[in-house]
Amino acid sequence: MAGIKSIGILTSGGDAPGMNAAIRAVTRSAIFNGFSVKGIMRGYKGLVFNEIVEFKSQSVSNIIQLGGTILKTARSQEFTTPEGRKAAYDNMVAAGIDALVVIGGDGSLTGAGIFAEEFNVPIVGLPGTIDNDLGGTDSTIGYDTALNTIMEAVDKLRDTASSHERLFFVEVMGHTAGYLALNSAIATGSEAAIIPEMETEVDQLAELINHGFRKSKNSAIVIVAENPKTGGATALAERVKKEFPQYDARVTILGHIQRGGSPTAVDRILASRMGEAAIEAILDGQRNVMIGTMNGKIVYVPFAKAVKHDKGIDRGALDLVKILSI
Ligand SMILES: Nc1ncnc2c1ncn2[C@@H]1O[C@H](COP(=O)(O)OP(=O)(O)O)[C@@H](O)[C@H]1O
Ligand SMILES: O=P(O)(O)OC[C@H]1O[C@](O)(COP(=O)(O)O)[C@@H](O)[C@@H]1O
Ligand SMILES: [Mg+2]
Repeated sequence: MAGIKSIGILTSGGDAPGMNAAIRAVTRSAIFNGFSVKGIMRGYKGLVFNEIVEFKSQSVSNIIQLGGTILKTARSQEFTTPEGRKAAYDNMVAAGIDALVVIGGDGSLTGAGIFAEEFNVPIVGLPGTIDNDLGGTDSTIGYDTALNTIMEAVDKLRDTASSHERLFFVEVMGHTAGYLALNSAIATGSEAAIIPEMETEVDQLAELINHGFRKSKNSAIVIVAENPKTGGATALAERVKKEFPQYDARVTILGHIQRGGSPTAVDRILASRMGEAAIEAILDGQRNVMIGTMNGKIVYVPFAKAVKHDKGIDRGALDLVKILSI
């Protein structure tokens, strides 16, 4: 796009495997197309506090296979204030940055939308979060790797669950979304997934125990999406102790292990395609859109739609867990 010479890139919010592959793709595609690139450290914090470094092609060598983010990431309270964003804008202008590529989750893209509007800054977003909780894209960068990490962990827990004939509640991340829980339940042959999207509709634990939980089986794994409102897996296990004492229940909270590790091929490819598409979008005059993929094709998603995460939950997938665990 005319007038854009220098592109700033940052990662923000929770780290996700594949962010480095995305940084690499954005940097190399930008340089390939004649832009200069600036790396902004620690997400919006680095814009507010002026931590900006020159990026060359070699700056992103040998990182495609690494989890985390070489740009570091942070959650910046300062950027949520008008004064913080003004400081960010001033630093950006002083560094000669004309457009931004923001790699992050719903919070980061909400911030990007506000910043873009306030200061008329062209921004392209990339969905970087293990939670898959962004609208307009089939998958986010990091989601596949996290699913695989959960799958490996649950496969191990299955040994103990079946040997000791226990009921395991395995808590996975997801913020307020149940994608990780639901799809890891399918991948591990778990007996149920308890997800926030269904919380107001049914008592998922009672349903599981009374109807779904196999009478013929004496061990089970239930994947529970984290849920600060209800207390997640810990609260469910407490309920079992009181209401269904015949079951020997245990809780495993997988925690931040789900965010780390080398990205899968799926995430590396997704990040590479999306990173290149971000530069194509800038060249095409697009602004304030997130790059998504729908049915394998790159799409541009306005920030407002992306952060709504209105993809909904796939009822068919919930049914599948039930059908396959009889
Ligand atoms: N409403 C907002 N206004 C301005 N900045 C925001 C807003 N929401 C989030 N941000 C910025 O984005 C950062 C990352 O958001 P967060 O929700 O923590 O992570 P994620 O992007 O992974 O969802 C926040 O620390 C903040 O700096
Ligand atoms: O690492 P923290 O700050 O405890 O945050 C935990 C949250 O971050 C996540 O791992 C990732 O969420 P984001 O990608 O939106 O930051 C959530 O699943 C979880 O709720
Ligand atoms: Mg988020």
